[in-house]
Amino acid sequence: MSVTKLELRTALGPVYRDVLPYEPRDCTPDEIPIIDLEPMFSNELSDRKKVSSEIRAAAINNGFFYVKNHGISPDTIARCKEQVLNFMRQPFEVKDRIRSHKYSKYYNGYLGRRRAQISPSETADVRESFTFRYSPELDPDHPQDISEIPDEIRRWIRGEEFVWEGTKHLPDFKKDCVAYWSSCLSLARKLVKMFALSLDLDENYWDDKVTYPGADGVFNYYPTRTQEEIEQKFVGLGSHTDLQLFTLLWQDSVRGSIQADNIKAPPIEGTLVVNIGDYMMRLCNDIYKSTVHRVTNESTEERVSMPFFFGLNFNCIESVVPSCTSESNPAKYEPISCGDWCQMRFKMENEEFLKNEAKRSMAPSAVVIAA
Ligand SMILES: O=C(O)CCC(=O)C(=O)O
Ligand SMILES: [Fe+2]
Repeated sequence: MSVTKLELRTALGPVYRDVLPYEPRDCTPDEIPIIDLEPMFSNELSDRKKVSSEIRAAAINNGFFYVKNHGISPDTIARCKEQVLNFMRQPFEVKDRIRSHKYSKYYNGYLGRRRAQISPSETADVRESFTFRYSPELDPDHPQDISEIPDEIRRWIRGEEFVWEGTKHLPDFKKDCVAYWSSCLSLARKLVKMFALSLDLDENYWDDKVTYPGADGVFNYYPTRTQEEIEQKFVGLGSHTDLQLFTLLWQDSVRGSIQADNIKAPPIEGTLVVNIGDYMMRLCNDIYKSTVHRVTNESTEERVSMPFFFGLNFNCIESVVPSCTSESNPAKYEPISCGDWCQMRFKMENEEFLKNEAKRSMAPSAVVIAA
């Protein structure tokens, strides 16, 4: 079968992935399984190993799976989603008071409609987003003031206060957003142990590397597309892979779900989607897959999704894990820190967008010729 070649960004320049050309269809349980996390909370190692072996199979196969019994309360999710709508339904000029391009050093804050383009081979993204990144004082497992953080780690802390300052007028906004984010962070710290087990590593292999981790809370809002955007085939969020170890994703029950390659992962009540990121793929010597995915809202309703991107402490320089190499299959990658890995790609994506925007504004139709 012929395939479509897709250009994707990575921290080290473009890579090309083959994507099957057929129209997307819903996944089967073999392709994207539902993994029950109940045994992850058990004291029996054999129970936890059951979860880790299911994770291994899914991570090797498509790099996507659902989790149920994950422990995040439906109430926490519902409140957070409500706050996303409260924020996003405000006038553009209010949202722009925390505009990422203007106020953020580290890609926090608000990105407006068509103000970013994640895929160089597709359109700008119709998606709007709100991002906040790890701050030690919000950590549910060991809250700390930033001044208590060792220097070499402190310079990698990416949280910024302006996102909360600029949303103070929305009652309980910070509280409800942080409650969801905190639940994701605690869950991710448990899941990373399952990932370690799944790779025949000690369950605690990464524990001291997720004390001040990559933990980006992003709220995506996909308005319905305009007629013009539909005709010009605008994407909600273009084809990309996620960056860090893995992503936890809550998605709305609106048509136009996330598509992994050309398989749709439709929303399933009570579950989150988990998918592998590029940094994990690299640490696993490519055994686990960070699968290309994209989203377009094809419904007549607005769509919300709430991904949480989880990685190692940004100062940790990690090599390919020993259990994924052998004499005949040596490490394919040099050690790199999770922070550098993320920073390089964010920077590239952002600079490219702003450069292209500058070019567009200098396009002939916009040039005023002196009379
Ligand atoms: O909206 C979704 O379902 C997925 C979002 C996503 O892939 C991302 O934010 O990286
Ligand atoms: Fe993604």
